[in-house]
Amino acid sequence: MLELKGLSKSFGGVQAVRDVSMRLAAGQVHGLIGPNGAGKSTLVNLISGLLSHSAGTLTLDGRSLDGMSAARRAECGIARTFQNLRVFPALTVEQNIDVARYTAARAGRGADALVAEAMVQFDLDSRRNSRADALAYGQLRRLEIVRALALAPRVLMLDEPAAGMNEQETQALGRALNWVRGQTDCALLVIDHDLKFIMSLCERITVLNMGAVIAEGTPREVSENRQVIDAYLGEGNDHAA
Ligand SMILES: Nc1ncnc2c1ncn2[C@@H]1O[C@H](COP(=O)(O)OP(=O)(O)OP(=O)(O)O)[C@@H](O)[C@H]1O
Repeated sequence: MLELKGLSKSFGGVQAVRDVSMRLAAGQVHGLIGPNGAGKSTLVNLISGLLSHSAGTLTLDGRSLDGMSAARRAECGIARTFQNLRVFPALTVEQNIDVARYTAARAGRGADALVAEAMVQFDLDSRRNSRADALAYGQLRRLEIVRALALAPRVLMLDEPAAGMNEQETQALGRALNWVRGQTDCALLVIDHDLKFIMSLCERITVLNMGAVIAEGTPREVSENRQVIDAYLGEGNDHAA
């Protein structure tokens, strides 16, 4: 459904994304991993339209997204969360979610039933009237995900959703994301450095290094790939097997 062909992006002399081709399929959870500076967040910014690519093409269900603004892509159902949280601090949980509801409604879509249940699954139900700036860090991360779900997304990209979470919170997040997988047919793209989390959640994984794809496959295939071990996993990594 979402297809990237030969996508590239340079910042001055730094080629952050090089000739990346990949497909995100409906109903599939796809992991994106790689060392710091590999180009993961830049790729998400290119897909969501915060950055424009310097070469390549991007299509959603065969329709070109090239040159389309980030706002228009959101209306088309491309949703994302940010590595550095971007909620509206002075708005309540419910009001933050309403912002996305409004965008979805403008595009003739809605996800009210999904969001109502997501509030429970992501353990935010009791905080719906709290201002975002009163929430704990893990709750803010979960709010970003529920807000993205309110877009009724076709593609949902999560940039380091488990960052800063303890193991218990990470496990709860994994369960909630598995619930999302069962409820929607959106394509999920998940970036994270917690390999245990990624390997257990994702059906397919793409590995970036220095802006380029060095491997793509099942968690087992990528964890056994020599180039991936050399560039990222290292020998004796607990999550490699
Ligand atoms: N706005 C920008 N201007 C200049 N260089 C940038 C910009 N954004 C990213 N870069 C560079 O592009 C490269 C890829 O960065 P990016 O943030 O996409 O990597 P990443 O894989 O998400 O890293 P991390 O795991 O640390 O978040 C890096 O060399 C980074 O310094």
